[in-house]
Amino acid sequence: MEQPMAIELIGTLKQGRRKTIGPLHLQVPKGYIVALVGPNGSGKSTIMKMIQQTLRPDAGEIRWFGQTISEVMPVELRQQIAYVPEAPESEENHMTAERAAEFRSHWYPSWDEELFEALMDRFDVPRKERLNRMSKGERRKFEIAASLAARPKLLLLDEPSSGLDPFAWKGMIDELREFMAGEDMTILIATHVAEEVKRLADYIALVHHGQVLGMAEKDQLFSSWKEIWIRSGGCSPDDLPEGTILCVDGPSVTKLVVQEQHEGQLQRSLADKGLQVMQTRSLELDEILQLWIQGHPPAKPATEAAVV
Ligand SMILES: Nc1ncnc2c1ncn2[C@@H]1O[C@H](COP(=O)(O)OP(=O)(O)OP(=O)(O)O)[C@@H](O)[C@H]1O
Repeated sequence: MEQPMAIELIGTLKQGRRKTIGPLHLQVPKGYIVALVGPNGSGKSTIMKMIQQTLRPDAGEIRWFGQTISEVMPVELRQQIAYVPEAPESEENHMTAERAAEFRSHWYPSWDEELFEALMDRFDVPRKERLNRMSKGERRKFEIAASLAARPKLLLLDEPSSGLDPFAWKGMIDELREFMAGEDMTILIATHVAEEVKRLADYIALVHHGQVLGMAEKDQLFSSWKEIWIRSGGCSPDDLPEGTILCVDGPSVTKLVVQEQHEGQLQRSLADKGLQVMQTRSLELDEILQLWIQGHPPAKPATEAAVV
């Protein structure tokens, strides 16, 4: 059976003055957390805004839960989506947290006041403070609490941890995991925080220069490459086995980076040459993304659930 999608971008394009974002192709499977990662200015926020319809694409298509919309998004659909933008919207600036929550409770039929109160307590957000007088972190915590209390089917989070202290950050991670325990919840999160990706994401989509380069399942992504250190001078870039893409010769060690499925082959080839492996490690997220941007995507799994 085909996997249902919460969001589909099909050749979606926004033409800016300086940059074009798109044509974008992305599928966000229902019931999962997809992390949008990529360098500054690559288009992550623009993707979020187009999904939220605060920004209209100039070309292409967006499908929300399989639905295409020709004009304005119907209220019933909008009420299923909550959005925490990178910078808070100004309309509620002069409201207290309490008043803004009341305003939102009328908008979202599934608003959960009990959850909102519990989150405000947990995050220690002042209820009677006007939103524009709150600290950056307090405002962020209010936005996260209110977005979760709306109990949306789709939650769009644009760099949600920006400004959060480590306790609030941990609280947010716990709450988002709790949120996902519900049925059919989907989160699209734009983030630069590797730990957030590790703890939350099911899939990771890489955005670069206004394109989605691809999407990979998290565990598969994190185990896609291995770095192997051997003593210098022991290998030449010309005789490296398949899947070995780098050979950095330092004064005393040579680092090889190899696709996980070819690691055994590389190890055997090194052993045949009498070369001893000094150290092996998995690559960090930033290193994996850098390789991907350089044209070395993670290897695809034998069976793909939802990869672009
Ligand atoms: N309304 C718009 N129409 C067209 N282009 C826009 C619009 N808003 C922003 N852009 C451009 O799109 C590019 C991508 O910006 P965007 O904010 O989406 O990047 P980002 O990946 O979220 O970056 P960051 O990681 O720094 O938050 C920028 O060069 C920006 O100038």
